[in-house]
Amino acid sequence: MPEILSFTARSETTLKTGPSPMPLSVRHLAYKIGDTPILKGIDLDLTSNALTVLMGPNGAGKSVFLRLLHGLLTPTFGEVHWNGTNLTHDSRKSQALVFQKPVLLRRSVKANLNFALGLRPISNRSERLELALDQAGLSHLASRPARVLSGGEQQRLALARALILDPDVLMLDEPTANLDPASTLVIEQTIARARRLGVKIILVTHDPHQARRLAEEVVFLHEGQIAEHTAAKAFFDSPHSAAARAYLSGDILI
Ligand SMILES: Nc1ncnc2c1ncn2[C@@H]1O[C@H](COP(=O)(O)OP(=O)(O)OP(=O)(O)O)[C@@H](O)[C@H]1O
Repeated sequence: MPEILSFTARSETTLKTGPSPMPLSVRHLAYKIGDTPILKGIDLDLTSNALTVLMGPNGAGKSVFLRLLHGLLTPTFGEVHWNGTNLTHDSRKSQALVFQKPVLLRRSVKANLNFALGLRPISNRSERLELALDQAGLSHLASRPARVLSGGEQQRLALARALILDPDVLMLDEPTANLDPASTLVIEQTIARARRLGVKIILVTHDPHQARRLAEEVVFLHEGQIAEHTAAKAFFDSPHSAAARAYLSGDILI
């Protein structure tokens, strides 16, 4: 991490300053499954200093896109560059991806966090662990098996685990889709805190209220292509693409 040493050590006043680097550059990105084109030549530049919300109708290709950005899928064509270079094993370590359905180890809450901490040689493990439990509101459940947690608790754990190693980039795929308002609030507060501390966030959501609360810019994906990439306020006040207007007004797009 350049300016920010650790998530636990970060303070709310320790913000990234100075010029805004270009963390993500996507060129001509295409992805096919069999003969079916899913993504059809995407060009996109994202800077590090805005929380990006990725929206679009069901089947638009948002999840596939996130997986390509994180290197879980290999493009059929085109390139993904983070900070000017191809995604490598090392650069993936500075990213975290949180799924709609939390993927957790069949171990205790604490062990899930400890597992992540064990992936890197770091000194202040117990401090980080305690702070992560506290920030996720899970201290009282530290010894409980992760599999018996409620959906909201599981997602809070998944997010805490994603953040415990101070990623530069956090991508989230509909992280609050099945959560009640209280858990959604905790997740949103955690995302907003990470954003304030300088983590680049790319969030997929269908919830326009959530998008309005969190987004600084919106990328709107439609039929495997970017139909719009604009500041959040402009997107919600006056989307320029017919597809985004239809999506926001609740018309079904196929
Ligand atoms: N493994 C797969 N095999 C076949 N088709 C797939 C596979 N994964 C994704 N697809 C197809 O790719 C398209 C894009 O899927 P993706 O999950 O990225 O959409 P999405 O925009 O995230 O949708 P949603 O909002 O419903 O989550 C869909 O038509 C989906 O059926």
